[in-house]
Amino acid sequence: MMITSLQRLSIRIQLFLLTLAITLPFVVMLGLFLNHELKQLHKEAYAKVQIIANNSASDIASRLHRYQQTLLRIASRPQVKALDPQHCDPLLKEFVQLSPEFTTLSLRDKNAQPICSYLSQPPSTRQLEQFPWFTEAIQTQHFTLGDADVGSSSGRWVAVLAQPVFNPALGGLLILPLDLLKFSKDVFHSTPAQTIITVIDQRNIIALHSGDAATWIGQKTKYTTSARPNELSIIKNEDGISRLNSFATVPGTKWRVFAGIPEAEVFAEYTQYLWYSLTLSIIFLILALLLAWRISIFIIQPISRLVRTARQVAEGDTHTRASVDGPLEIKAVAKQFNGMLDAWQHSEAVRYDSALHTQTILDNMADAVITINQRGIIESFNQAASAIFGYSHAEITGKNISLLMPEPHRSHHDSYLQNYQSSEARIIGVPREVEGLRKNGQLFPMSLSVSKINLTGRITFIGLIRDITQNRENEQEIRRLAFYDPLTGLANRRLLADRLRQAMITSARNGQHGALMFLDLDHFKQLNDNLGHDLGDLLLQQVAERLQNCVREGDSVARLGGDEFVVLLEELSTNPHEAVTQTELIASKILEELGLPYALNEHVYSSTPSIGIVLFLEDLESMEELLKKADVAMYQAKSAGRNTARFFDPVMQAAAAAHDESVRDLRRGFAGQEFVLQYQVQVDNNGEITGAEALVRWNHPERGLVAPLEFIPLAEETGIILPLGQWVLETACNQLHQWSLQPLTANWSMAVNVSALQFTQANFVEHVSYALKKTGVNPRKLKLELTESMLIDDIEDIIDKMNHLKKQGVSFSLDDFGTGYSSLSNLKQLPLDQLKIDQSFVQDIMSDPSDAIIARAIIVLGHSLGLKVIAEGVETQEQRDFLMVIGCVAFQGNYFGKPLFAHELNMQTDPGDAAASSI
Ligand SMILES: Nc1nc2c(ncn2[C@@H]2O[C@@H]3COP(=O)(O)O[C@H]4[C@@H](O)[C@H](n5cnc6c(=O)[nH]c(N)nc65)O[C@@H]4COP(=O)(O)O[C@H]3[C@H]2O)c(=O)[nH]1
Repeated sequence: MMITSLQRLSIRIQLFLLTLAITLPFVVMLGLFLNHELKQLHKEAYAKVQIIANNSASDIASRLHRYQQTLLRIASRPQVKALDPQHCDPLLKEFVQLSPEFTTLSLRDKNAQPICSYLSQPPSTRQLEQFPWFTEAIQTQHFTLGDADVGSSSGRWVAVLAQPVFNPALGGLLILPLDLLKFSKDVFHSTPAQTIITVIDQRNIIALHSGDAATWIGQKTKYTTSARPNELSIIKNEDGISRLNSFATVPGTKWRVFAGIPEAEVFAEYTQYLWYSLTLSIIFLILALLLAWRISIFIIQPISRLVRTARQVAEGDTHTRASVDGPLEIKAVAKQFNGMLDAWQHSEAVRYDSALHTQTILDNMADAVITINQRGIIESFNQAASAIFGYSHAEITGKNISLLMPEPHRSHHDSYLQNYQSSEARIIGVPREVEGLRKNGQLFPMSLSVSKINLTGRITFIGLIRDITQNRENEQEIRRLAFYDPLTGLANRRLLADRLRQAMITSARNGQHGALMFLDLDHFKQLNDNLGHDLGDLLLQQVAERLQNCVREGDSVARLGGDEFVVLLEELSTNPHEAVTQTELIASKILEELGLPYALNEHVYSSTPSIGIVLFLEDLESMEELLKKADVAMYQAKSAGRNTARFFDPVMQAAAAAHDESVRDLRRGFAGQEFVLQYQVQVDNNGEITGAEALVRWNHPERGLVAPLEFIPLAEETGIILPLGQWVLETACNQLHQWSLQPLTANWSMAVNVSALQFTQANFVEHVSYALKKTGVNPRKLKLELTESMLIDDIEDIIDKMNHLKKQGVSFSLDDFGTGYSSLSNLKQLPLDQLKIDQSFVQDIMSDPSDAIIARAIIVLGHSLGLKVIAEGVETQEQRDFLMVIGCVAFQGNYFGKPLFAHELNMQTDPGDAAASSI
């Protein structure tokens, strides 16, 4: 309790109290010691004054006794005893003269009548018998001392000494008035000045006085009334000075002697000591308090500075620091305080950075971040929120969040907030899609995620809002792209699959047939190539429109890509024949509609479709199977001359399956590096080998060496010809390089077949250059064989590519010449080097005159165009000879050598060097 109270006091007061607590016991001890000393002093003083009183009393008594003895002697004188006035003793006079302290000496009878008086003064006329001393002396017949009184004859203060005269008959008294003034001087002549001895009679009248006796004798004293012998007291004497008094009774009398020594004198040393002590104590106390005060300053000043610094910090001056001074502990506190400030400032800086970081993130976020309090009042609103809702931070802060909500949410918002607070588990942190209201009144979809935080007991809701308008639009666009063909707006494959699935379910439920029509446009590729893709697209859009006009509302039209369309007919008859009829009707309508001319910008274009149809009932097949069947049927329609419709035929289906299997096998074979090259020599008219033609074979694991005509068309159809052709080119060049290193084959050239697809590749020239560079062969030794069929395409592009390669030294041969339809004008434009007479003309050249004529014509044509001519497929000497006769000087055929692998060919040409040069 006391400690608690102390704790409330300031350090200064506590220090003062501590100082007092330390000094007070010393002061108390000093006081006790002084008190003890005082008592001792008192005792000693009282003893001393008592001695003075006793001595004075004894002295007076002895003097009185002497006077009594004298009076006795006088009384015993016969003249006195006789009490005869006539014969008065002369001794009386003598005695009085010798003793100036007596005013007179008289003798009186028992009736107080004067008998003798040898007076220096006339005898008193007063009635002495009225004085007690008289009566007492008469009655007791003893020496009696009277009280102080003014002598009637002397007028001076006297005390009567009465000595009975031993005359039994007459009685009588010898009366001797003692001059008290003189007696006082005698008795007290050696009394110290400041010591007062007062002798009082039984009436408390001062009889003797050691001081100013003339003044005091006869005065009544106040202090004597209750005084008893040996009783000590401090009395203020008549002179006003306090004295220590004691008294003693004068033996044999009723007089009392009061002795007094000045208190000041007695206690002078003590008082001085007391004053010293007090002064020292006070000085000590003051010094101690000053020290405490100084210490308190030492302590309080740095604390005050510390408090001041803390206040400055609290007011925002975070850079101020406490001065590190004062006592060690406070220094340590100041140091710690500064350290704490540094740490706090650092953490503030970190927090500021973090807040800035967060704010920057918030400001740069694409999402709106809005914080509200428990009442729904907006407390913060980031830039994205302003951008989304259209309100500035200043105009929305402090407003209710319901402002950003459309009705009815706005009215219900308070209950929403309740929900956030009560059933938060369901709502907090779960993103929801709701509608927002912009400042301009526009509604928009938004994703809202609310979190709740408890900031020092204050609940804040943070809303993370994303404007998902674009998302919605994107979703719609994605849905459109996902399910619709962007060019025609028709359903795409995905949506078709969905609708077909539905149609199959319906068919399974009601037993009605459905039909899937697969159609493509005849010669669409040509339109695209000749008139451009834009017109091609225009055609597709018009076809889509016409197709939609041909079907009922419940039917679907889809585009799978390119010029491939699918029509899905639903709810046909349950009877298969009727269903076929119904389908045929619609197919006819489609053929008719699509066969009408199209206006493609300024072009009028005619197109026809080929339609493959498959009927379905229930959901027994997948869409892919149905589509495949319809596809097969469509090829049937194409095979049947196009512009017609065909229902699915299972035989064709099998062919299609085989085709698919071949494609798979081809892909696998290429991936498995199953292709190899054989080389067939080309000779001149002397039979000298001038080079060879590279011929690809498929070294099939099951089928053995497969001839190119069995897989090249498939490779072209599937595009595998592109990597395969490049492989052939590089492998052949590599072999050419090998030959260039051998003297016998060093001049050989290499003919490589190039398919149309390869040649139309945009970067065909680069591919050839790459193969040349990679193998390092002389380009002049490379001869690329083109087929006539490829010359119908973009002739400009072909010429351009040929020229590029020719510049490098590469030569060109036109393969199978005579079987195609190459126009002469085309032929003249092409930078060809050689024409190759197709082996079909060579084969029957000896038996069929027309072949011979054609062969001759080709040779003449070639020569007229400045081209070399080579005949292929030469099997016999006759054929070679005939060809030579008609002007052919280059040959290729089994007659000169069948196609061989490189090592076989090397063995033939130079058996000794075969091993070294084989690849
Ligand atoms: N009956 C008979 N035939 C002979 C005679 N001399 C040569 N042949 C055959 O005639 C074809 C000549 O090749 P091609 O006209 O370019 O005709 C080639 C060529 O158009 C194509 N081809 C071959 N290799 C490739 C290639 O690497 N790329 C491309 N794109 N096509 C190639 O495949 C076609 C067929 O090639 P092959 O089956 O190897 O058939 C070769 C060859 O074996 C003979 O005396 N009698």
